[in-house]
Amino acid sequence: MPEHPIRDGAAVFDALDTVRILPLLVLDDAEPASATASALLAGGIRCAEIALRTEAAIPAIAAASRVPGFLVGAGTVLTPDQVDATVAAGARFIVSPGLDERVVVRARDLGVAVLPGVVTATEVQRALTLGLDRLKFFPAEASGGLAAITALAGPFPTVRFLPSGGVTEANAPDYLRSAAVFAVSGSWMASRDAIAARDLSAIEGAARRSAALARDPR
Ligand SMILES: O=C(O)C(=O)C[C@H](O)[C@H](O)COP(=O)(O)O
Repeated sequence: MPEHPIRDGAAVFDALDTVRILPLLVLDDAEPASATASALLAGGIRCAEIALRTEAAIPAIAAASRVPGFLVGAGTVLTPDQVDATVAAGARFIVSPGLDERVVVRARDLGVAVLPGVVTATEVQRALTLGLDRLKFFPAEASGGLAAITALAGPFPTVRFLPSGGVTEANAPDYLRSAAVFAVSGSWMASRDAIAARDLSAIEGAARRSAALARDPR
């Protein structure tokens, strides 16, 4: 387990620019973490964010980070200490529901990519001031969805968004057709229940369908 981070801050963006899907995983138990990562990989998705919403998150990040070819990040990261703990466990990028400058600075200090959540023009401006132009748009559906992203893209043409929150297999293509969206994120490919039930064939199938629609979001 690396005590210090791999300095590859762009790796997640390389992966997301290709696959355009970021699964969000919530695990109640770390045991299915590597099998879940392998199922996503088999379905064509090579990265995921494990949310720090359960006790199992850190050991799950450690387990998923050992799956060859899989890029694991930490989600729901709210504090600099959580950046330290998740990066030490193997997280190679950091995702937050909102924008906290301390989290951004710590992730940057450790050389890992950071994707803070924004909704408003004010938050986008704060992110730009911090030198960030790839931002999560959360909670996407509850905050105006694609119409809100399109409106923000007017004054902020250099910013690209990762909508998350209410994104599904049904509405993902709409988001993915937007030039202002670099990828979409959500839990629909590997739900908490599917992971807990070790329903690996369902996870692999949903990953395969989602990867296909991201390649050709008509
Ligand atoms: O807590 C975080 O850091 C998050 O990243 C929030 C998640 O992106 C959304 O909660 C996913 O929403 P659903 O796909 O609707 O389940």
